[in-house]
Amino acid sequence: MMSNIIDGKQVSLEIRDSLTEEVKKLQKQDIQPGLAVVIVGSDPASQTYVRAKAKACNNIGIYSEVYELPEEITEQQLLEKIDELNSDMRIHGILVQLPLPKDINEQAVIERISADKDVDGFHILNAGKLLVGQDSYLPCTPAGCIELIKRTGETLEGKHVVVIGRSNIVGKPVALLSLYENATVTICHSRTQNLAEIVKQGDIVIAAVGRPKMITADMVKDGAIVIDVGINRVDGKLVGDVDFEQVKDKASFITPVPGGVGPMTITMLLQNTIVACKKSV
Ligand SMILES: Nc1nc2c(c(=O)[nH]1)N[C@@H](CN(C=O)c1ccc(C(=O)N[C@@H](CCC(=O)O)C(=O)O)cc1)CN2
Repeated sequence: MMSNIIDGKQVSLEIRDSLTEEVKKLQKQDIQPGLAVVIVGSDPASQTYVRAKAKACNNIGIYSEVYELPEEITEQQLLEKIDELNSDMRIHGILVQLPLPKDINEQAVIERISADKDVDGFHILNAGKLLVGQDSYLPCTPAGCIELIKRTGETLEGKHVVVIGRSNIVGKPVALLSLYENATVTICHSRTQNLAEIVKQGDIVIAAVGRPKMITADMVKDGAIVIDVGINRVDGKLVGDVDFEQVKDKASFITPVPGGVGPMTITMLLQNTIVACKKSV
């Protein structure tokens, strides 16, 4: 089967065009959405993502502030910065770029962000709302995966979605979002037995494990939709969790890395920031 390659950059551009229009409408009412991005330390990949977020905001008219804090900052100092942003009226969305240095308690930092400004959707209140099916900020990467699947024209309803990975920021929420689309969901992880057999049952396979090229062609059913969330650097090159070259000939649709899910993560962040702004007025 020849697969269609899902162009995450193109889909992102289309969504960002409509978000630009929404921002223009808000600006006509003298309202401007604002996002604060906090980064601790100098991890080059994190710096790239933060710069991309600020640029994306700027391109569609969202006001943004980036706080680059030193690696040695204490957890208390970071919490104080978040308190400041929580009470800043210009700021509707706050995100702390992950991962944080080992000595800082990531969960404590996330919980300090006001749930109303938690545009990453990582706060326990938003995660809990998602679990019980209440309206909440959806985590950006999982929301991006679902959007990309829907834009293939295929429905998730009744399909068997196999998620590989059980992280709080991708695996678990993308499984829940698939469930809300009436899919039948299986979550696989490092202790799963007969992984290949289970993945092969997936009409839709979402790989979010962080292991380069782990999903090979023999593991994928003919005609499956394959969504690759992996961003692994191998010999200076970005590689997904899926062996793209092999699997592309079996899948009906497949996301590449780069240019698949990644750009959607930032687009969904922009969308959440606009929602946060609208909720605040
Ligand atoms: N606070 C958060 N931290 C992290 C998140 C997050 O959603 N919130 N996700 C990832 C990193 N991330 C956004 O922060 C992110 C990763 C990748 C991309 C992306 O566009 N990737 C490109 C390739 C870019 C490159 O060359 O490195 C692609 O896949 O095409 C955007 C955002 C962890 N931390």
